[in-house]
Amino acid sequence: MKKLWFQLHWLVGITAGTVLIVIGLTGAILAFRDELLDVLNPGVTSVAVRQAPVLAPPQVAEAVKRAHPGARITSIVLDAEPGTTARVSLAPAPGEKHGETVFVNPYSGAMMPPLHYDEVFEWVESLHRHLLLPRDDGRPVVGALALCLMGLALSGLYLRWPRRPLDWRTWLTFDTRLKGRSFLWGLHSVAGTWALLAYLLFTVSGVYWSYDVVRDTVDGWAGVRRPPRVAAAPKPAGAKRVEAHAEAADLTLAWSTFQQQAPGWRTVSLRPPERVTQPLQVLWVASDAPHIRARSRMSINQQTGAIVKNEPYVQMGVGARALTTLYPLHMGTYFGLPGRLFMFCASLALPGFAVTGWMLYLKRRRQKREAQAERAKLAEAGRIDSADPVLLAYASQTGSAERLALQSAAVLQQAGVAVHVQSLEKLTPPLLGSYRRVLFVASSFGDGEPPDTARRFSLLLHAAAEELAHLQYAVLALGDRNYLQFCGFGQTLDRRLRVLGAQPLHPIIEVDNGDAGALARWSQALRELAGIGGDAPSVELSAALPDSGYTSCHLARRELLNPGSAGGELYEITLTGGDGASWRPGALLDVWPGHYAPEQSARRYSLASLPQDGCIQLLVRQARNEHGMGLASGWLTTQAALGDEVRVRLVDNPSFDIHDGAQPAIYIGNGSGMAGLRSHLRARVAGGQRRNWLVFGERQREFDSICASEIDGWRDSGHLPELDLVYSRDADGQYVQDRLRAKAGQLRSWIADDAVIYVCGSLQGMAGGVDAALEDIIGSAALDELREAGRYRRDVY
Ligand SMILES: Cc1cc2nc3c(=O)[nH]c(=O)nc-3n(C[C@H](O)[C@H](O)[C@H](O)COP(=O)(O)O)c2cc1C
Repeated sequence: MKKLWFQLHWLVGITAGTVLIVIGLTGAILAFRDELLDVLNPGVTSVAVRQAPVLAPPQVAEAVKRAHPGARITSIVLDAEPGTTARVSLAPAPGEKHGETVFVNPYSGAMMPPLHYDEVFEWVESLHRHLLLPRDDGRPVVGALALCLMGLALSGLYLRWPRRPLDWRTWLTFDTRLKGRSFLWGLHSVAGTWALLAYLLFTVSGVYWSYDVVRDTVDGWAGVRRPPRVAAAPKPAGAKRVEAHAEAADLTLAWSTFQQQAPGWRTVSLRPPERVTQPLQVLWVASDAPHIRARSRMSINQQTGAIVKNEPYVQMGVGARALTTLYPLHMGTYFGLPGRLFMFCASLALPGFAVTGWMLYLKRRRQKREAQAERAKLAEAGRIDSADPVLLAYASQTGSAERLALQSAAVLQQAGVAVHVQSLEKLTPPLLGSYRRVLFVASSFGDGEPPDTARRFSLLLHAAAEELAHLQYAVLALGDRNYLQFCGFGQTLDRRLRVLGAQPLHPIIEVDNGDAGALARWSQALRELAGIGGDAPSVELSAALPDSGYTSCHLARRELLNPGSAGGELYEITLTGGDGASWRPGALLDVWPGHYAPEQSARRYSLASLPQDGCIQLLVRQARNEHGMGLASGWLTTQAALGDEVRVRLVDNPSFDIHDGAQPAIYIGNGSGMAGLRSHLRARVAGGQRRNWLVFGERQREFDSICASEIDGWRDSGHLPELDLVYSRDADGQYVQDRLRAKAGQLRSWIADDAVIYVCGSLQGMAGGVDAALEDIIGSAALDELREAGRYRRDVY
C-alpha cells in the first residue's frame, strides 16, 4: 500500500510538481505585488503626508477631467491611509482594450507620474491563474494542478507518518546535522508538513476559482447570487459613445450620502455608471472590517442622493461572509504580515520540493542501479552450490544496505563460500530457520523502525515461536547517529534473534553514516567467517555510490620519506586545489583510479593533514603485486606527473574522530598509520592540548624515521611529553605492543586520567598485537568499557 502511494507521490511530483514550480514562483511574486510596484515606481502610489484636508471624490474627478478632458471615469479608489494617492481608472479609448489608470495627489489634485511595470505583473498573474492559456482553457488546468498539490501534500503526510504521531517535534523539526539523503528527506518532509495548511488553502481556493460548476454549487450553498456570466455583447457599429462631459453627474450629492452612512472606512471604490440616470455603485471596506475582502455595497441615485440599495458586510449571510475570506486566506492577508509571509514562503517552497524530490528520486534510482550491477557481478562470478549456504539478508529503504549485502556476498563467494542473498521482504521465520548461518544488513528508517520492505518480516519475527538455537547470525546495522533511535531496527533484530535462541557470530556492528571504520570491522568479520588468511588484501566495503562526490585536485608534491628502507617505499603525497574542502582529523580520502580502469573501485587513505594546512596530504606506501605496482599507489607515487589531476572524495571516519576537550590522548601506530596519527597530533598541537603520547613503530631507525623533524618539534614545544619510537629490525628491536607492555604502569595511569587511545596502521600484526597487549594490561572488561565509551578508537587496515 505504502509502495503504491510512494509511486503515486513521485509520479505526480515529477509531472504536475514541475508545473507547480511556475505557479508557486508566480504566486510568491504576486504576494508582494503592491510593495514591488511601489519600489519600482517611487512617488506614484504615495506622497508625503501633510497636515491638510484630502480631496473628496468629486474634486478628484474634477482634477482628472481637467487633465484628461473627454475621458470617462470608470472608478475612483481612495484609501484612508494618509498620503495614499487616489487611483482613478478611465474607460478605454476607442479601439483600445484597456483604459488608463492615473494616480492623483490626494492634497493638491495634481496628476502623479504614470505607473510602470504593472503590465509585467498582469502577465505574471495570467501565468499564475491560467498558465497564459486562454482564460477558459487555462483555469481548469490550474484547478487540476491545485488538486495535484493537495494529493502530494496528503500522500506526503501519509508517507512520513511517524511511529509517535503525538510528538509534535517529529512532525515539525529535524536535525540539521543530518547528511545526504537523510538531510534531504528531513527537509522535504518537515517543510512539507509546515506548508501543508497553506497548500490545502491554495487547493480549496484554486478549485473554487477554476471550475464554474464548483463555484456555482458552493455559491448556492452559501446563498450568494452572482450576476450570470455572459460575454459583453459587441456594441453595434456606429453606436454613439457616451460623451463624458455631457453625461457625467456631479458626485457631490452621492458622496455626502455615502459619508453619512459610512463614516469609518478603510478603502472605498466609487464606480460611476455610463449614464447619469443610473445609480452610482460604491464598494467599501469598513475601518473595523476583519479583512480586505469584507466589502459592503451601496447604490446611490446620483441625481437625488437617495440610497437605492444598501448591503453592509455585517448583514451578509454566514456562507457569503465565509466565501469572502477565500481570497485573504489564499494571499495570507487574513492573518496580516505573518500570514502573508507564511503563504509567500509556502509558494516559494514549491520549487524546493520539486528539487529535493528529484534529488531523492535520482539518488534512489542510482542506488538501485548500482545494486543491480553488483547483483549481476555476483551472478557472473558463478553460483556455488552447497547444502549449507550462508544467507545474506538485507533490509533496505534506499539501497545502501542492499549494496553492502551484495558486496559482502561477493567477499564470501570469492573465498569459495556458498551464499544466498535475500531481501527481508521475501523472508519468513520458517525460511530463516532453514539456514545455519545468516548475516543481516539492516538499515533503520522513520524513527528507528524497519524499512518499509522489512516491516512484515519484523512483525512475523516478533510473533514467531520458531526455535532458532541452530542459527548463527551477525548484524550489520546501518544508521545515522543524529537520529534518536540510532540503528534502532538493527538492534531490535539482534535482540529478537537472541530471544529466539540464535547464536551471535559477532557482536552487532553499527555503522554511522557509512562509517568506514565500522565497515572495515564488518569486512574483517567476513574474512574470519570465510576463513580468509591474514595475507590476503582486505576488501573495502562502501555504502557510498562508487563515483559520487568526487572533486578534482592536483598532484603538487611527492617526497620519499624512507630512502633505503627495507620495506616498501613510503611517500608523502601533497594535493592542492580542493579549495574549501573541510574534514576532521582522522578522516579518510578516496582516490579514484578512474584514469586507468573506470570500473575499478576507489582506494582509501587516511588524511595526514588538516584543512588549515591548505593542502591534502597522504602517506602512501607503494604497493607491489604480481602485476606490478598498486593501481592508485603506483600512480600517485611514480607514474603521475606533478600537476596531474587526481579525483578525490573526502570520507568521514566517525570511529576514528578526534575527541573534543582536554582528556589526554595516546596515539599508537606503525608505518603509513602515521598519517591518521599525524592529522590528530597536528590538531591537538594547534588546539594547545599538551597531554599526548605517541607510540610508533617502524623497521629501522636509520631509514624509517618518518616525519622525524615534525615529531621533534612537537616534543620540543612540550606537546609530546611521552614519545616512544620503536624499530623492530634494529639491534634492540621492539614492536609497539612490546613497548606498551614495558610501560604498562604508565599506560594504566594515563587511562585512569581519562585518556583516549587511538590506533592507526596495519590490522595484521600491529592492531591485533596492541589489542592483546591492552587486554593484558588493563583486562578485557576494562578494554570493552573503553571501547563502549568511545575511548578506544581505531583506523586499521
Ligand atoms: C527518513 C529517514 C529516517 C531515518 N531514520 C533513522 C533512524 O531512526 N535511526 C538511524 O540510525 N538511522 C536512520 N536513518 C538513516 C538510515 O538508516 C541510513 O541512511 C542508512 O544508511 C540507509 O540505508 P538504506 O539505503 O539501505 O535504506 C534514516 C534515514 C532516513 C532517510
